[in-house]
Amino acid sequence: MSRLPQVSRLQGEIAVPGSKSHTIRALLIAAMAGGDGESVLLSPLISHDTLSARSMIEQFGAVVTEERRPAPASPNGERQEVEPLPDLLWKVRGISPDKFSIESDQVIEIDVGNSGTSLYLGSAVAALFCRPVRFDGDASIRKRSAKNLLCALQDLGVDVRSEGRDFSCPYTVRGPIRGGSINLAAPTSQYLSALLLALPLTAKDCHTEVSLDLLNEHPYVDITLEWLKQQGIQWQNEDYDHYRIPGGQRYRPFRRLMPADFSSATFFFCAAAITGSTIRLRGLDPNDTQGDKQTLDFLQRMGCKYSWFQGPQESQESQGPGRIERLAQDSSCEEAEGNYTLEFSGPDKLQAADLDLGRTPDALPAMAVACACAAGTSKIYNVAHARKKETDRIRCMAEELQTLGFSVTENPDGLTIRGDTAEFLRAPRMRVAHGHHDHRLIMALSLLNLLAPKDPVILDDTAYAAVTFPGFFENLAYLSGRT
Ligand SMILES: O=C(O)C1=C[C@@H](OP(=O)(O)O)[C@@H](O)[C@H](O)C1
Ligand SMILES: C=C(OP(=O)(O)O)C(=O)O
Repeated sequence: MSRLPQVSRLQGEIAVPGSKSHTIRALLIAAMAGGDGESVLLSPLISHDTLSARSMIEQFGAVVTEERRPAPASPNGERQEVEPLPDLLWKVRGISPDKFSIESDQVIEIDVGNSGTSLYLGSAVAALFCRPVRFDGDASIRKRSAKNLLCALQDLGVDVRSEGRDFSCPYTVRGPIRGGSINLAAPTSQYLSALLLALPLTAKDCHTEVSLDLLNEHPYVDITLEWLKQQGIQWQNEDYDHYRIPGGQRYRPFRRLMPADFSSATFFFCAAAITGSTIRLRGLDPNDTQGDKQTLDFLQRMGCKYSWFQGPQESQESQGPGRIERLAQDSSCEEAEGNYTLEFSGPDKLQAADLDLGRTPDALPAMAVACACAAGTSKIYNVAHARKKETDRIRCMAEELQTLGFSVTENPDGLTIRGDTAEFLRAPRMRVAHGHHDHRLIMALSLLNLLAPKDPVILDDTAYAAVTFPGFFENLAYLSGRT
């Protein structure tokens, strides 16, 4: 257990790490783009989840090397050193195409750790191999069923053996995946993203029709479709619920900057919102497909303000620790289009709101904390799928906030939260909260320490923040003026 940073006002500028969703898709596409040069991922997210995805594609046969990106040029033309965390790039030499068709009984073993995205997206890619690929992960992954995805793969000719309960890990898939016509119930959009990524590589004469029964999180599908478009992959869709994907296509090596992660940035938006502070965040791209940029609109409805600037807004000295210097600061380079800074301000008094989180399930923990600190009663709704993540995030957030003195009701599809910090602030007892080994719960609950400088929440499992955001606590401490 560790004590977390505590303050009441934030200020300064930090860089937000790369997007998890983009980095994992980039790794898989780069792996499938074998035989034709190498791909370059600039500023990938380097966290437990993306390292799991990286080691998965290495097990598949891709070769990944890491390099430090050159520091941006200073105004007088000298290269500047970037400390303490250098910005990195990953070079990926993909799997040579003939490797997919080698028949073998030798099992490829994959450990996805805590990463659902690696598991689901990777399972469909694994089904392109004519040899068994066995997936396993940590205790949380073992509780997350892959049933509808695995049944869809079976319908497309893949041999599936599950050792877990209800098609959860460990399980083994053995391709090759063929074309066909399937109905997919997609309680998670990741099942659809998985098929969309793998099906273009089925044999030339294959053609797959996918009809959807259920889909909540369109933005994640948009991220996948945008990658396919950039790759020149052909598909047809009618709205979000029917897709036709011809086989016999190929991915090509690419070079691309990974935009920063709006889901990670949401913790800092909420931190500024509950403390009435103004902060600046670099690396986010307002034109990116990530759905979690909608959290800006949620918080605007609650009284926050934000504006976008192009280019860095602060001098080198006042930038945060754990920063990731993006080459975009060098306006001569090709990645300069990602060069935005967001200024975000919380109001004196945050107001309650009713929020439909259907498209942004990952934002639930942070938004629940913001609602708990807002005047009035808020409702977070249409997000029952948040129960099927690393934890049942609706139940866990309700329980933890209640224990800390907030008035929260758990609903089947969300939470009703009476925004009142009085009990929390009055509590004379030592505040203890549990992170349930869930990175987003941990980062969200830690924000409450910004309100209780003298009596901080003691939170366990804080190391889990590194699942998607290594350096989270250092950045929070920096903005709090504690480093
Ligand atoms: O495709 C993706 O990159 C993701 C999809 C979402 O999952 P669901 O579709 O299950 O909501 C999200 O929770 C996850 O963190 C990342
Ligand atoms: C649900 C999440 O991730 P995943 O599904 O990749 O485990 C998350 O990052 O909040």
